Amino acid sequence: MHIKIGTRGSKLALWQAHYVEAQLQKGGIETEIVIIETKGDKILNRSLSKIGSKGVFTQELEDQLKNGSIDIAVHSAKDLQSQLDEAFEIIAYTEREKANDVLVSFDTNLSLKSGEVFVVGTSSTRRIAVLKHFYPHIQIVDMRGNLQTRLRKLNEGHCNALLLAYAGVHRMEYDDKIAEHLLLDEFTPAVGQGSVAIECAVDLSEEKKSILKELLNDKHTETCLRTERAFLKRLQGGCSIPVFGMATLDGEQIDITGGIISLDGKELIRKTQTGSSQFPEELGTALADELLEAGAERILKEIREQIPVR
Ligand SMILES: NCc1[nH]cc(CCC(=O)O)c1CC(=O)O
Repeated sequence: MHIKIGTRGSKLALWQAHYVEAQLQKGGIETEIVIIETKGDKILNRSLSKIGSKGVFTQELEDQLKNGSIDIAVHSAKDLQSQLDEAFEIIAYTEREKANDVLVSFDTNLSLKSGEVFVVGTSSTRRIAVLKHFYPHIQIVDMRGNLQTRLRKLNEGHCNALLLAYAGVHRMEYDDKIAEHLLLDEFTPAVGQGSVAIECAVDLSEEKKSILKELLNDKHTETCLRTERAFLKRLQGGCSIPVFGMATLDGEQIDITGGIISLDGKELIRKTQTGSSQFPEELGTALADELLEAGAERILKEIREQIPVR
């Protein structure tokens, strides 16, 4: 069997594609990697929340899935919108890396907790709002681009540190620049952070689908991510909305903590629910409903008025 793997061309995306490729090859599958440029890769001079359309990192990959020029598209799970078009499905989630955020700097003595004033580069609305909430003394500069670009800007002195996902930093082998691992209770990760999602067209052959599932899917991660993604879907949070959520699985029990924070960091709602691993979607949806009733509805509305509709 031969599988064509579609991916973006950034170093992190290629790491993910090669990781998937290695697992397929171990299973005796022939592979080919096809690099596809997306709108999110092309438009670098505007913040993501202002590009203002769904799937900035996924649209072009889905076009190629649809016309059959690739069999699967490899994504960072957190970049994949919670509501897929009905022509597509997620066939596998790879085993999740540690999901926390980290502070990255050439000065590894830096700490958010020290009270020292310094400049942090990030463009994530979630990270900006959480910084404002817990660490109001920190100055923030908007910083987009792939990891290498951000590291270069850090090196050039645009900021003193970056706030990034541990998973990406580790995969790019920048571990020696990690100044601090941030607390999951404060910087609860974005839904899906740390896992790689494999998307295919629903009409891909059943033969290919079953092999892909067998070789790539991590059951444990799948249960957690299905919970998180149902949560995100109910809140209709795109990647520019500061919604966060993380599920863990212990035996048959799922715990999910999720919430929302206003863009200025002033209002933070965060809740936890527990449920059975038999019903991940129900649990994620129930947590979202609890949040909506507790004020998330109003916060979301205010955020949507401040950020272009997605
Ligand atoms: N939005 C960009 C993006 N998509 C996935 C990762 C990191 C790796 C991952 O979560 O799988 C990153 C960079 C970051 O947030 O630091």
